[in-house]
Amino acid sequence: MAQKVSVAEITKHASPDDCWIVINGKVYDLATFAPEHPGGPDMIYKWAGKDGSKTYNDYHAKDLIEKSLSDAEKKGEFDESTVTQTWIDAQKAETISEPDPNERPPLSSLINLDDFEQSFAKSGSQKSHAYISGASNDLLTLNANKSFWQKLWFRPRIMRNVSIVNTKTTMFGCDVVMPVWICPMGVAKTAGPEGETALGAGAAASGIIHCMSTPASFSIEDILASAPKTYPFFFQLYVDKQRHKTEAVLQKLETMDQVKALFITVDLAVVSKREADERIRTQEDTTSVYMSGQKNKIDKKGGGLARTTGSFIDWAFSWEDLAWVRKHSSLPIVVKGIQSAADAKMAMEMGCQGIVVSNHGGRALDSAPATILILLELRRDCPEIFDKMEVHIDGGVRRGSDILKAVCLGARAVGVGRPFQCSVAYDREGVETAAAILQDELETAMRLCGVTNLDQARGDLSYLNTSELEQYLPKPPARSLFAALRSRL
Ligand code: HEM
Ligand SMILES: Cc1cc2nc3c(=O)[nH]c(=O)nc-3n(C[C@H](O)[C@H](O)[C@H](O)COP(=O)(O)O)c2cc1C
Repeated sequence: MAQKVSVAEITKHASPDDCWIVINGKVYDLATFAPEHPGGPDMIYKWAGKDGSKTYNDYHAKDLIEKSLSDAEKKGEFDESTVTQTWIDAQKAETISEPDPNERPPLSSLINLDDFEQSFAKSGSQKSHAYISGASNDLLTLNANKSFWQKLWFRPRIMRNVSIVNTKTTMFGCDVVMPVWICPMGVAKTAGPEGETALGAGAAASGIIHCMSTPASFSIEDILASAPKTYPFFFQLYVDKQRHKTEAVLQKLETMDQVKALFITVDLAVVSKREADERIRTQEDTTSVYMSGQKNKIDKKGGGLARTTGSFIDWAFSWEDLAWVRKHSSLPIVVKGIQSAADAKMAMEMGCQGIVVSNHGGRALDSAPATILILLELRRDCPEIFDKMEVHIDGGVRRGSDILKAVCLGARAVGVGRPFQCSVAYDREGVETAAAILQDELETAMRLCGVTNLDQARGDLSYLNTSELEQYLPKPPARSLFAALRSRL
């Protein structure tokens, strides 16, 4: 890449069909790649014929572009000596608000997981905050996830010598210090420059596991390298409409000993409407033009990133396709996004090694049930599945006591999402602090409940009072109104 490329040359290639961009002092031809960009083509077209380094670096690891493009797409080095005032004026920064680090409270002042989200609301960019905190439509499921944990009450036992409590357990054969994994969340660089490497390093230092996401901001190799060489990770898979791409990912994972389980996300066949995300985009620079004079392609629905970024997900993916996944992967298969007893049983019958009861943190179907309700439904309608495979849960888990409640209902472990993503604003130290808070809260809840180790409490409903939640459960299949009506016909 020794050849120098001038400003005059670059500005000639400023349209979607002929799209050269400067990234970190190098010039790339992104015309072929842009339509396949997981962040949507508009993110790229916006910088056609310009310097897109700032936006690129906000979301991606420096070497990602070099690794992703062919030699033919690498056009040369940017010739700084040809810079003109017109070029400088054209490099207008994005209009989204910037984080204000002065607004960020010191890490030592954060004492629970909500504090991490609130800190990010103050100090993260508006756009990143909308993306991370956002959920579907009216946020019904988002809010229910959290508030329904609060409708499940303990029945503590006393005088049981709780001087020593043990929170250790295993997940898919991996030893962990507590039953917690960090949820897969796309583009963690939106929260802080270390992105998923902070999550990986923080998880390893805390003795828990990070499940990395398909649309991560760093490469799989970089994320694995953030932890000691033998430290375990999980991998979350979105199946691509172009199946050969997924096959290539699965093949790569086969060579990576650190990856111990494959979480296939199935609750997002289409990306839902995330209104905060859509609104931020429409408020943004909607009139920005390419050098060629074309308008930006924000459509009438708004400009939601989540919607464009998820367009590669294969909505035809179905139960039969698990056999295809099995053919290409020897990892334990975990179906993430189970929302009913019927589908939990299906996963068990298909021979899956695990499930995650999840509604994508309220980011998929709005009005989908709170996850704790689904876990209770599984306990009531298909208790046998807990012996046949690992049952995990995520969505609104914010307290150590929530973890204990999940375990008492039979869960192997819980996933925690947004608070960990927000903790990345404090780099890996933030992730470790969030994990330490959970660990401390879990130990306290166990002691006060009279539980000294998790195996003793797992699946033991005697520690819980579920009556407040039971009114929200669907009626068992045989007793439902429709079943009764049908039986009369
Ligand atoms: C050629 C190498 C590139 C690769 C492999 C790549 C990959 C990705 C991936 C995997 C995502 C995450 C999608 C998701 O949220 O689900 C993403 C998002 C994004 N990318 Fe890229 N990208 C590349 C180049 C670029 C360039 C050149 C720019 C801009 C100049 C850019 C800007 C963005 C933005 C703004 C997002 C959206 C982040 C969000 O969801 O908030 N990318 N990209
Ligand atoms: C910013 C963000 C990005 C996410 N990206 C993904 C993803 O790429 N893959 C996935 O399976 N789930 C994704 N999720 C869902 C999480 O894995 C998890 O199910 C959810 O966040 C749990 O709820 P909680 O945030 O209330 O803890 C994402 C969630 C958030 C908040």
